Amino acid sequence: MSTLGYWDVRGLAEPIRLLLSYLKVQYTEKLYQFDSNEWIDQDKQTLDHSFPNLPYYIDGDVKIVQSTAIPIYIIKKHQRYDLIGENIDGTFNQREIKVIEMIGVINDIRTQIIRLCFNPDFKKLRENYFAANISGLLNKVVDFLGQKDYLLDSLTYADFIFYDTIILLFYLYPQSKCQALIDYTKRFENIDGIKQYVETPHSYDKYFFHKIYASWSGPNSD
Ligand SMILES: N[C@@H](CCC(=O)N[C@@H](CS)C(=O)NCC(=O)O)C(=O)O
Repeated sequence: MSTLGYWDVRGLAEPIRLLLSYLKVQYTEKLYQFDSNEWIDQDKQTLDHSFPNLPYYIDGDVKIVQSTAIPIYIIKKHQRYDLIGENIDGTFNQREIKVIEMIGVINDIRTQIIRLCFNPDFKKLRENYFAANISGLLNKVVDFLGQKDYLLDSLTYADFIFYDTIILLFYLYPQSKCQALIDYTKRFENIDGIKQYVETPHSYDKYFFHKIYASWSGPNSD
C-alpha cells in the first residue's frame, strides 16, 4: 500500500488526499506532529528521498516529493489522464496546457495565503491583505468559472487545489463567500469519493492557523 507523508494538517497534502479519495486509492498516512521534530530527527535523514520534504509519497520503489509532482504520478498511474488534460497517446493537447496554466493560477492564490499565514505580523496584516493581494485574482477566477461546473470543461486536478483553497479562504476571510463559490464547493463535495472523504472525520485539523498562532482561534477572535 502506498504512503503519503505530511504534517498532521491540511496544508499542501490536502488536494492530494482529496485526489486519492476520489480515485479510491487505498493508502496509509504518515502524519507528523506539527509541533514535534520527528520528521527532522528521523525520517528526513533515513527515507532516502533525493530532496527530502513534506509532502512525500512512497509507492513501492517509487519515492516522490513535491506537491506538484505527486498528483501527476498518481493520476498517470491510475490512467486518469483526463484529470490533467493529457492525450493517452502522449500527443500534444491544448487542454493539457490549459490545466497546467489553471493549476498555476490557483497556486498563485494559495501562495498569497501562505505568505500571509507565515508572516509574523499575521494578525496585523490579515485585515487588509485580502483586498490588497487576493480578491483581484480570485474575482478573475470566479468570472472564468462563470456558469461552468468546474474550472475547465470537466473535472481536472486544478479543481482539487481550487476547492481546498476556497475552504481555506472561507475560513480566513468569510467575506470571500459568494454564491458561485459556495455552489462550486457543494458540487465538488458531492462527487463520489470526495463525498465520503469530507464526511469522514480526520485526525488532522481542518485549519492549521492555531498551530502557528497559538492565540488565534478564528477570524472573529482578533
Ligand atoms: N515545493 C514544496 C514545498 C514543500 C514545503 O514547503 N513543505 C513544508 C510544509 S508545507 C515543510 O515543512 N517541509 C518539511 C521540511 O522542510 O523539512 C512542495 O510543493 O511540496
